[in-house]
Amino acid sequence: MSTQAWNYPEVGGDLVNVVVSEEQIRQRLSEMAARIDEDYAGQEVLLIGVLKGAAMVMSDLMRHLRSDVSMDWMAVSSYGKGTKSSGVVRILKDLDTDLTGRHVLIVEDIIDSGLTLSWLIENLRSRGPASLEIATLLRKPEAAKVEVDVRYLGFDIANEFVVGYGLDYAERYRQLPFVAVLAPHVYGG
Ligand SMILES: O=P(O)(O)OC[C@H]1O[C@H](OP(=O)(O)OP(=O)(O)O)[C@H](O)[C@@H]1O
Ligand SMILES: Nc1nc2[nH]cnc2c(=O)[nH]1
Repeated sequence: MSTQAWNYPEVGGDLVNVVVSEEQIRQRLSEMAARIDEDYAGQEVLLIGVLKGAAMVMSDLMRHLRSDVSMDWMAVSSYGKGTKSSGVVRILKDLDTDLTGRHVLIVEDIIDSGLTLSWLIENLRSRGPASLEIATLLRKPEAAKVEVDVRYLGFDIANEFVVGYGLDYAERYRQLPFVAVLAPHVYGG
């Protein structure tokens, strides 16, 4: 896949190769949105985005949805500046919304070890939602330390550290419109 057209000097330097292109993301999110619309027909859905990584997925997924949706955000972090989950999840920003009796759909950019989401599911379930499901653009099956039940999945990818489309390394690369493998020399891997 050629990346020259993006005019991103990072590709071929800090970035090894594109894993999911902008067009593939657009297409897959529209398919996921169609399934969500079908499943929640006639019901109001609360989308919960997990900051910061899910910002792009949330905004692009949402604009395909025809369901009655509202949105809230939670910020949690387990990676800090590294490329491995610390396993310790911290709430940096909590929800503004009461989940009691709501149909909740968590929107994530990636499930890697699964530690963040399994913790989050437990946390949100205790708040009494009517239903709780997960949509994620990316998942790394080989990296799973805990199994997480995903209702809406974009792509399964290899166990490599990726950046772009919301995903960062030390807060950089989030703005890339595609997902790419980060060269190990950048993080000393
Ligand atoms: O399955 P896991 O191994 O737990 O990894 C997934 C989590 O890691 C990333 O968040 P991160 O902690 O890097 O914060 P960020 O979204 O602010 O970049 C990503 O957005 C997920 O929330
Ligand atoms: N940027 C980035 N963040 C992650 N968080 C969990 N896995 C990843 C990954 O592969 N890349």
